[in-house]
Amino acid sequence: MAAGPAGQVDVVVIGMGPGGEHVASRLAEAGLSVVGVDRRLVGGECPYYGCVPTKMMVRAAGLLAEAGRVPELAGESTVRADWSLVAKRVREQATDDWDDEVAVRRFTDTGGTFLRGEAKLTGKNEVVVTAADGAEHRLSARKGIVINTGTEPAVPPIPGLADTPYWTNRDAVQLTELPRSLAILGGGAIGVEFAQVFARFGVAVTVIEAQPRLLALEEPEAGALLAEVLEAEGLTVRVGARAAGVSHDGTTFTVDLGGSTVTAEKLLVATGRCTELAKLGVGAIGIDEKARLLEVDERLRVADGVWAVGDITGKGAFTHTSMYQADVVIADVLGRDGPPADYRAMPRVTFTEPEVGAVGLTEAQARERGISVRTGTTDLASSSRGWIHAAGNEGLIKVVEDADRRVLVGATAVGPGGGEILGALAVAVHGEVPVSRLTSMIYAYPTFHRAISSALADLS
Ligand SMILES: Cc1cc2nc3c(=O)[nH]c(=O)nc-3n(C[C@H](O)[C@H](O)[C@H](O)COP(=O)(O)OP(=O)(O)OC[C@H]3O[C@@H](n4cnc5c(N)ncnc54)[C@H](O)[C@@H]3O)c2cc1C
Ligand SMILES: NC(=O)c1ccc[n+]([C@@H]2O[C@H](COP(=O)([O-])OP(=O)(O)OC[C@H]3O[C@@H](n4cnc5c(N)ncnc54)[C@H](O)[C@@H]3O)[C@@H](O)[C@H]2O)c1
Repeated sequence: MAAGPAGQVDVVVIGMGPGGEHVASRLAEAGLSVVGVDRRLVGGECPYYGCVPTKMMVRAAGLLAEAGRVPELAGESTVRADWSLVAKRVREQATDDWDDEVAVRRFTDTGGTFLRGEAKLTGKNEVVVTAADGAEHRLSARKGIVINTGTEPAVPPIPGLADTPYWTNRDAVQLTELPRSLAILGGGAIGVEFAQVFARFGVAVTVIEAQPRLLALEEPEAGALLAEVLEAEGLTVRVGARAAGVSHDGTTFTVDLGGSTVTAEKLLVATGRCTELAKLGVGAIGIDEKARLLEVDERLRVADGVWAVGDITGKGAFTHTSMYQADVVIADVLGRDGPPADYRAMPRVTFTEPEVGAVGLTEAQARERGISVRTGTTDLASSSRGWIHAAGNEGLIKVVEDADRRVLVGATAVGPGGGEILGALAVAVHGEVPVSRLTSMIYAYPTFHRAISSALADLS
């Protein structure tokens, strides 16, 4: 291997998620000797168990829903859902049957060296990689180490749960046959995306969310509207419901909500993510092993010669965060000038229908920061385009203004193409475009994004 007998290299990248692979590949292309390490699959959670397979599922489920609207607007339709097509596409196109041969080659073709195994920090700039067969590789990194170890599904300590055959996202993306009924613990992004997909394929789905609303971190209006649409589609949504116990009798799960129960054939746990910093050996570089996340500065530095990117930095558990941070790290390692990391206009999109797009601060977050806030909201269904669109037109746009600076600090777009409408709002927040300029621009008629002007007109 390129690391040589002494295991001396320029850079070791631990974890080849989206950001880690990007850093490792670009640094190798720049001529550095780079070893990328992953204990699972090169590419990380996103292509194999996250974004890509789930968005293929969302696309298929969306087609079913749209076909179901034909009788209301265009004639007759008869649709027979067939999950095997989705499972086949996920297996063959998204994940290569959960095989990363192509991804490994994509990296090694840049000149990097790949090691499959569990990496552990053993000292400043030192890493030990243990392969599945127990073989150990000791590496020493002259320039530094980049940590991109991501997250694992978090399983809450609910009495009984650990002894049941519950699923996480990693099981759910590999399904070849669907259950008759499914309970989902957690109404965050993972929970609601899977919930709508499976329900549209005929599964009786119950979402159990401990917080008072779905997508608890987003604007309350977004979670409330989403719950309304899901319930109208036949799902059961239990918000403010904390599981007191879970049991499985061999065929059925029972979730005890303290006063009522939910039963289902299968249970999907989607209650957030956790990190494994102690296992990674961060104590060896002076970091508290009980920490949940790695504190990073604006260049993603954790310590001298150590950088981190991705979910583990706690700046937004999204592929685009990981890739964005990777570019900052690449510049820093190569000693190039570049802007520091800036998360003011962090976009996020939950791919339900209605799609929930948001950027920057919510109203509550802006108020917590002491910003003098004005908000404006508009109903997308009653916009010209929403009214024309009819079936499936539920949505809203909400903007959050810093009233002193007269710029938007956050915005939410829920509805058909909510994540695409978000593009314009993200530019406004990122570019700190004065609201007076946004209100004087021309919005094409009849688009969904034209409703942004109504939300701005509502600012008060
Ligand atoms: C169901 C689901 C849907 C999602 N949908 C979206 C979406 O639509 N859009 C979006 O932007 N984001 C989405 N995400 C989030 C997205 O997958 C992550 O934010 C993204 O993968 C970036 O993570 P990361 O770069 O931190 O690393 P990860 O992708 O988590 O990869 C980390 C890698 O590190 C490896 N590793 C960990 N510890 C070690 C070790 N000690 N030694 C060696 N290797 C190690 C792991 O094997 C893994 O390959 C979704 C996530 C899930 C679960
Ligand atoms: N479209 C996307 O970009 C996308 C899609 C999926 C996931 N992701 C990323 O993955 C991360 C993890 O997703 P997630 O949905 O697992 O986490 P999350 O933190 O977004 O949501 C988890 C939810 O589970 C609830 N919960 C926790 N314990 C519970 C309990 N015991 N009973 C009932 N509810 C409980 C929480 O209140 C929370 O609302 C997200 O933060 C997101 O960044 C992104």
